[in-house]
Amino acid sequence: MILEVHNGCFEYFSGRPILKNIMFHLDGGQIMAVMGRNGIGKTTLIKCIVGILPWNEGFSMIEEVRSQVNKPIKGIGYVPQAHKVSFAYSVRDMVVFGKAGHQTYLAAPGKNDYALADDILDKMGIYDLRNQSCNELSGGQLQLVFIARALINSPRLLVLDEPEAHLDFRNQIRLLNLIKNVVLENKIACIINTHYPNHAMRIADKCFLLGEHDYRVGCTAQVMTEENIRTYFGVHSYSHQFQYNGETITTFAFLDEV
Ligand SMILES: Nc1ncnc2c1ncn2[C@@H]1O[C@H](COP(=O)(O)OP(=O)(O)OP(=O)(O)O)[C@@H](O)[C@H]1O
Repeated sequence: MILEVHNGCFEYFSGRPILKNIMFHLDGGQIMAVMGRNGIGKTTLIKCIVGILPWNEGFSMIEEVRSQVNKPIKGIGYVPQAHKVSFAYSVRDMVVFGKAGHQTYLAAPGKNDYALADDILDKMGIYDLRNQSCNELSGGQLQLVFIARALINSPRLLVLDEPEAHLDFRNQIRLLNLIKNVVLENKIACIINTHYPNHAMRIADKCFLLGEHDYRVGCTAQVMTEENIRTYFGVHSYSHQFQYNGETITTFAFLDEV
């Protein structure tokens, strides 16, 4: 087991709980999609898991190590929601400086670090951007660079907050395939916060559906259903299955508000 969350409870303001009695676990090689309405608490859940926010009750353990606030656990690669900020670094430097131990100018990265960064950038299809300044990138390109930066440390738990938000269709599919491959090849665990049920169906083994009063967690196909979309999002939907490359693909069409 890579991640365990045991009885996690969190509130920003006393008496207004956002997360109640959260329990789940993730094994190596598994991806879990976190879904729910805007403002329901998905980012808060992720921040509690990685130790940016303190659980009020309960705890999360990553490979047997209990997370503590302000004490980053080795082995987590966390990529927050994309914000367009100014970085004077080149793409390669941005990725390489993400490597633990190279965050200061005193610990200059070596040839091997740059070779690793190039390899990751190549796998992500953004090798051609390597010498470009991060200031010159689009929001989607910058998001991919941040994911490359998280991967350079070979995390055991990769946590991605809406990684596909700014990507075009091609890059969305490319990113989903990359996440799936990285997770399976390295037997790591991954949490992806997404607003796309089709993406959850495509790559996630588990789905965590967060509601106002409760949550559902389990096998994606059992959690991501028309009924749960109606209950947790207030939307009528229609799901359709077809075969592609020997795989059963499920897609949802969203019809109307309840
Ligand atoms: N630092 C904070 N202090 C107080 N309340 C906060 C804070 N951050 C978030 N909230 C509130 O907590 C709730 C959950 O926010 P969160 O960002 O976790 O939602 P989310 O499900 O990730 O939303 P979205 O899908 O829109 O990104 C919201 O009502 C939000 O306003």
